[in-house]
Amino acid sequence: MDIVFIRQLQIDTVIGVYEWEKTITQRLEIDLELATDIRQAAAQDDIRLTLDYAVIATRVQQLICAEPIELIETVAEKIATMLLEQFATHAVRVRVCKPTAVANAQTVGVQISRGNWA
Ligand SMILES: Nc1nc2c(c(=O)[nH]1)N=C([C@H](O)[C@@H](O)CO)CN2
Repeated sequence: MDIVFIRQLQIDTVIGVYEWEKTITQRLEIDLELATDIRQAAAQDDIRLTLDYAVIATRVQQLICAEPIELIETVAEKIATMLLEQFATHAVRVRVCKPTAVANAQTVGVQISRGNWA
């Protein structure tokens, strides 16, 4: 199985549980992995036969910035659902980090795996 991935996609958005967080933007850093098969795209050197990471990044940005969200868990699930519905992949991993959330921690976050990785 092959993977198209994005590392440390940085998105500034309204995210958080507390009232003070609803009036500011904070940075999320997102890692994505999408299961795929790159062989046809490579053989024909054709972007139309693979998962376009630029398109994926734009779609994720639009999804997460569309409305305020409280939990990074919600962010992860929304992204995973959208990727499985809108792109030619049967399994995804999504990691969402909120690097400014906890003092003295480099970052905090959640990671989920959805779909069939078998
Ligand atoms: N598991 C989670 N814990 C916490 C979250 C979250 O989204 N998932 N969010 C917060 C606050 O918004 C925090 O980031 C403010 O600094 C606390 N814990």
